[in-house]
Amino acid sequence: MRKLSTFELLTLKRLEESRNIRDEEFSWLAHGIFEHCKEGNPVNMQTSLSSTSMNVISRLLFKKRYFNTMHSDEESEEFKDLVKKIMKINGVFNISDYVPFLKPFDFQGIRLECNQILSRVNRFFNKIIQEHLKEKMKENESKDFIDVMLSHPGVNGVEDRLDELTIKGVAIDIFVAGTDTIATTVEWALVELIRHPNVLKKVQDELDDVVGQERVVNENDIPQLKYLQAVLKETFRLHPPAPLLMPHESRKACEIGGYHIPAKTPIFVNVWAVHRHPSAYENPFDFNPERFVENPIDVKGIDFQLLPFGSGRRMCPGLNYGLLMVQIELAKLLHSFMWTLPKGQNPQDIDMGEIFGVSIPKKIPLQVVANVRLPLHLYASKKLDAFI
Ligand code: HEM
Repeated sequence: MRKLSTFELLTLKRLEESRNIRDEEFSWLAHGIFEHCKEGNPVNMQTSLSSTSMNVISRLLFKKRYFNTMHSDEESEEFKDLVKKIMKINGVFNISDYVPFLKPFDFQGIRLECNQILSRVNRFFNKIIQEHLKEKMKENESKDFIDVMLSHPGVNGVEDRLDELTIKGVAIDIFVAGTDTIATTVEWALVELIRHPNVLKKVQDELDDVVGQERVVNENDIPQLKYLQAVLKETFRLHPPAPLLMPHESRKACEIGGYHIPAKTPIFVNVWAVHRHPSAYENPFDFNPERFVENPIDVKGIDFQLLPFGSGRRMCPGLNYGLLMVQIELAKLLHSFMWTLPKGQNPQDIDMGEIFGVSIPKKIPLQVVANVRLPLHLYASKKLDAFI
């Protein structure tokens, strides 16, 4: 499964091919916020960002978008609920993992809930796979990830094609791993920027220098947006979307810091704590992107003091997707809008509480008012004829 994600699906070629999806969805996000905030109403950024991430990933996977950026229908709510439930159950502390003789009893009802979720996931993906098998792809139409997996010859050729269980597993893995991570990071970045107006101004000044105000920002601008990149590194440091990474296991016995770790021990790497450790960072609790300016520390798994994507063999295979998505989405939001809190609220009063699980989203969703900072025609929505 891992090889399939890394070498067939989340490749640089497919990243480039899917640029129009990101372009359209992020334009829709800006358009939706523009429409919503016209009258001065605050927008719930958690809902908007999460819907947008889900649309991007579901279009990559099976060319469908379920979420209208500002509104949702019943089917999309069901799907979103499924993803949320999977995220939640992934993060639950399961006592039977540590006291194996309790396994048969399912005291916490985790197995029961997993089975219920699984049958809903099965129902959903059976339909998608059947639709893909029925519909012949049009010439010149780009392949989605389900197409790629269905046409994959398997390890030993035609007789060994990928089975449906593997396809469903990879699809749900990518969905879960690629949606909340993006939405959570961008929401936390916005929160920190609203709490630090001097940083917000600096990053918007950079956008105006690089992009100007006569066009919208695009992916080619990203390499020049050095301060924006520093802001995101600082956001990843304080709010890593996967604070304990995924569960790992020691392959053989080893010794770390004087502790003996037997083979096959479950390992959780607490990057949240590493990122806030005073031996790694000065004033580690302060949000200070300047620490990453002219600093070679990167998020690519080489610098152990900053590991939001993990490191080594099991590190995030969607790193290039993830990084580009948070960069362009945040750039678009900051370039397009001035951000203020609803009347009567003070940036320093924003609740910084987190929900702790596989990811750590903000406990109370960010509500903000967005005011335009570009010419009005730049907020027009890109056409999504295929989906309307
Ligand atoms: C801000 C964005 C993201 C962050 C911070 C992030 C972080 C991570 C982390 C920490 C892991 C576990 C690594 C480990 O345990 O060592 C992981 C796994 C994974 N990520 Fe990401 N990720 C992001 C976006 C994405 C995206 C956009 C995709 C796909 C489009 C993706 C696909 C995956 C997959 C499939 C795995 C599981 C790999 C496995 O089963 O071994 N991620 N990610």
